[in-house]
Amino acid sequence: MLKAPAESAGEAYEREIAAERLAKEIGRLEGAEKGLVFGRIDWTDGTALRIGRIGLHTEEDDLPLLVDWRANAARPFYEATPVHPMDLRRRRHLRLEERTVISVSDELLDGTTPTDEDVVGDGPLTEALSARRTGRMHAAVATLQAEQDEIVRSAHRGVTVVQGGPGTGKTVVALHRAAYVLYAFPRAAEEGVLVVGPNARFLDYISQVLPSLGENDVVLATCRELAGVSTDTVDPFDTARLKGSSDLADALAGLLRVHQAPAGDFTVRVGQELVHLSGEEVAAARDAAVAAAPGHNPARQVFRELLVDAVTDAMQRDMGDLLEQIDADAARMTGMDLDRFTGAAQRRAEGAADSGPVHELDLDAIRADLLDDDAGVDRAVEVLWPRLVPGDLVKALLTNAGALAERLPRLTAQERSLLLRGPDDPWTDADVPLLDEAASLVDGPPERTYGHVVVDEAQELTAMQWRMIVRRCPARAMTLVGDFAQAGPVATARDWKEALSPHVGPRFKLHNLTVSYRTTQEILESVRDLLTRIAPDQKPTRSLRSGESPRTVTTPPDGLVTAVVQELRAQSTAHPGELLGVICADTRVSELTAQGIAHHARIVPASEARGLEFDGVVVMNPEEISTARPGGERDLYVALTRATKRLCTITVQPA
Ligand SMILES: Nc1ncnc2c1ncn2[C@@H]1O[C@H](COP(=O)(O)OP(=O)(O)OP(=O)(O)O)[C@@H](O)[C@H]1O
Repeated sequence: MLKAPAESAGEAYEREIAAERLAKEIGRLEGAEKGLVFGRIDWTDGTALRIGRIGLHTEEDDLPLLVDWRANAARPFYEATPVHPMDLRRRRHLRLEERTVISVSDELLDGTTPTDEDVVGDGPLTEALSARRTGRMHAAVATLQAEQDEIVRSAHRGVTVVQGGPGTGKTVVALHRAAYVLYAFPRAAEEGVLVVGPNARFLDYISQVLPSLGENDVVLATCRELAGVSTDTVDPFDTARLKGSSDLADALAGLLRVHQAPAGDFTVRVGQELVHLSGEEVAAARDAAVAAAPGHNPARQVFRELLVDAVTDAMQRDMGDLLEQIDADAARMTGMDLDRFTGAAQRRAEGAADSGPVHELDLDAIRADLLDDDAGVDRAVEVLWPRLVPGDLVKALLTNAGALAERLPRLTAQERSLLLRGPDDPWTDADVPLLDEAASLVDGPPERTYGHVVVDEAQELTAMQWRMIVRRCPARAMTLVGDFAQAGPVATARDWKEALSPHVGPRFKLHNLTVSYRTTQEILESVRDLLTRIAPDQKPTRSLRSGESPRTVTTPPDGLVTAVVQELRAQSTAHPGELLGVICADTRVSELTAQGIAHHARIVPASEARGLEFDGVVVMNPEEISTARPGGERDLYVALTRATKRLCTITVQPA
């Protein structure tokens, strides 16, 4: 297409657009090729439908060859049960490698006995769950379970919240929901779908799921990436938590108002004249400018115009006063009422070059001049409404003990001292939402917004991070998944209500997932006491799988690293090809890396283990993980629930 000659610039442009569209379509088809057809449903009347990652039609007569899993026609594949067969006789799962069918498994739903054509065997879910982990999440589109499918396909367009214990498929639901939104809600699809995750490691883990569902246009980002701020520095937890509070948003907004014509009267020099504006006049201009344009800098021009209006009004008023004064003085000196002799119209004509009323006409010209370019007005705007830089606003708050005390009166002096930073200190992770907040105050709402936003591990977000995410979703159409029992030390909310009520009040739909598809029953039982301690109200999850009991190895303190290395070696020999992870306190990462075990196992700091999974997991020194940072028991809970098959904990013998 690009080789074809273009007659004109317009034609060349159209050609580019068409080529881009085709390239996108190729990408979609290639992405969906893996496991293209995974299901088939046969109705009792003998007709059948094939279900795949995308829909395909015959070229000539546009007959459906393959139905997109998100289409309404595909619903029975996910919803039919032997109790409610929805007129289906059979549900078939197919597994493909490239274009070769490697396994077929049927479920008969209408109670008939299998024929030679039916292949009734191990369930495809069991097969999917016992497959080896690869370090990347796969789509679960072929085996989406009814409780998951109901959320994925929900017609609800507002805020959908999904909670559930570890491994209940929250991430699966979130990503398939993103794909469903793109398919079923064209408006949201047009405005774009954003998936927010806690860190780069997690985004990498889930990065293949949507492309494999034929969706390449979803934006995956961390908060840091959304704000476009790069930083490697993190604050201590106490500081980060404080910076996560929405009080900081109020503080920044309060600080901004100092730069927006703060209360009081003001004198503007116009040429040789001093024009005095009252406090009310300045405030009226300020309020109107704030209302007219979101963002301090965009409102600056509006304020300038309103200020010029106020100045010309004041000049008119002053001139009127002056003329009256002259009349009064003249009357006093001559003992005559001048108005009676000359009339107002005549008096105006005396001072005017044109025939119009003198002060009004001149004032129009003056107004135009002032608006155009005037040093006095410029100076006034510079004082009353200076142009700002978002980072400077944050610095003005955090580098100034006085500003902190004034703007954050609810904090203790000690808390405020945790927030205080030097002017040249690098920005930290917890500063990112503050910078984003400041950017929205100073420059207005973000340019890039989305029609639907999906947030995974949403329990991790601070109030300030919620603000930056909600800001990017004007329609408030969101899918939020998380588990507060897994919340890290910086998270500021304890439940969904607390997290969401500032943004949507009570208007969110809460769903619970109850079945764990990752963690075995044995592992879940081993963490039950821990769960009761960290989240007493949470109902325990039920698991579909059972397996080996978790093991504990105890070592003397100086044998810890050796024990970890030995365990990893033993596991990788006993279970070649399985994905192993070792989860340790963050401070242990470099020590473990130095052991050269990276080819046996992925080394994961406990703070970054959320959402990940492995076939086998070795948890190094649980006591250390649970005391490394505040809420460390929740980190430990996360670490202990990452394995699909086996879990070994290496603990240190008490002295
Ligand atoms: N319907 C399903 N079919 C096949 N596999 C599934 C299904 N649902 C979940 N899984 C698998 O179970 C594992 C856990 O799912 P997922 O990561 O979505 O759980 P989660 O609730 O997000 O867990 P966590 O709270 O630990 O982040 C994954 O390997 C996922 O592929």
